[in-house]
Amino acid sequence: MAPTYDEIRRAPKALLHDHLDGGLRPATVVELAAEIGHELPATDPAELGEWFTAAADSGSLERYLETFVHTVGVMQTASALHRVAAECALDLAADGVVYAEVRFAPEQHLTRGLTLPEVVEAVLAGFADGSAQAALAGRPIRIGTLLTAMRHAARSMEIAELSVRYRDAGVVGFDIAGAEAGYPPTRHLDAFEYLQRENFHFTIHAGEAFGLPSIWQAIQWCGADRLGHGVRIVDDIADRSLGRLAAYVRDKRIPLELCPSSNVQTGAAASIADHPIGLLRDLRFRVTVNTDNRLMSGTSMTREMALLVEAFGYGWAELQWFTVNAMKSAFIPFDERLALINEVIKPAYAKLIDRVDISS
Ligand SMILES: O=c1[nH]cnc2c1ncn2[C@H]1C[C@H](O)[C@@H](CO)O1
Ligand SMILES: [Zn+2]
Repeated sequence: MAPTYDEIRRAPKALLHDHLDGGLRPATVVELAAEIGHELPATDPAELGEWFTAAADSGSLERYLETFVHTVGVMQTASALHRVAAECALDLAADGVVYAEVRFAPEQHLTRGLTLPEVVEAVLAGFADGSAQAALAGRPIRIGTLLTAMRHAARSMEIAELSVRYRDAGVVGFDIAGAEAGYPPTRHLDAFEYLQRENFHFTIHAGEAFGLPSIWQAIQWCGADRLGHGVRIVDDIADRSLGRLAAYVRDKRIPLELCPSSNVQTGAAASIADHPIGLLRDLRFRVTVNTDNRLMSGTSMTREMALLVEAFGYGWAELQWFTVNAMKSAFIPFDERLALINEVIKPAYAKLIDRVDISS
């Protein structure tokens, strides 16, 4: 008996790669845009949602990223950032996510006069509010914030320092994102070296729209703890035989933040069934499943897992493995990760696995 959509929604899930500005509710985009006079391609929420998924279905990361002008554009005040963050916490919790790391780029939210600290504080307060409301509704969720620097820009050191400044207030890591080709991770080496000296954590978007050199730099030059996507590591695997870089990534248990639907939209994979996640799981890489941008992909953690169940025939054991992998790879302290694994995730999946065994 394959896990059903509704069962997957109720099972606890952990999410490491989700963009705050890629997960707004369409109705919220419409309302916030009306408040500030931002022009949208559609003003009916359902139509706007469809516009986002269709426009993001472009086969190129660069064109996919163009759609963010309409989300970032309406996230320029403290109240808008607070609302979007609170709704993000509520939506993830309603989807059964018990732990999430949500990222955004503070430097993109300054056009109406906010300062970088004001941006971060508004988002942290929104996550706190949304999480508190979710807990009251019986859906507890823990959210860690990642601050992203845009790889084409030149503010990574400033954003790295901002991340460290807010490390005890909810910021658990750092990232770089944006167009990959032409903007190698080593452009930001000073920021990564600073973060290492500060004993801080970071992931790097690498191996999504560009291949092995990007992954190699992210790990061997910059010292990334995890790979955002990293899906092109398959370019170093032939007939299940691993090249030096792929072997290093697997041996060191470097987590891959795989985002199946997003990869199909940007052309990194031809379809879900063709997505390298099947091979990478078989070869026991530290694979995690993620949403990337729920609005642009019209997706959720439940939907990503359901798509994998459908395409690869996965059952509860595999879904638990992805979830525990994500929790093991999270940037919060070890004891807190262990508590979520042992007290929340494993007991819930044990019941689901038992039930399937009895009925089959
Ligand atoms: O999948 C992605 N690859 C590279 N950059 C991305 C991806 N998804 C979102 N972004 C960019 C666009 C957002 O404005 C920014 C910060 O969340 O990160
Ligand atoms: Zn991403």
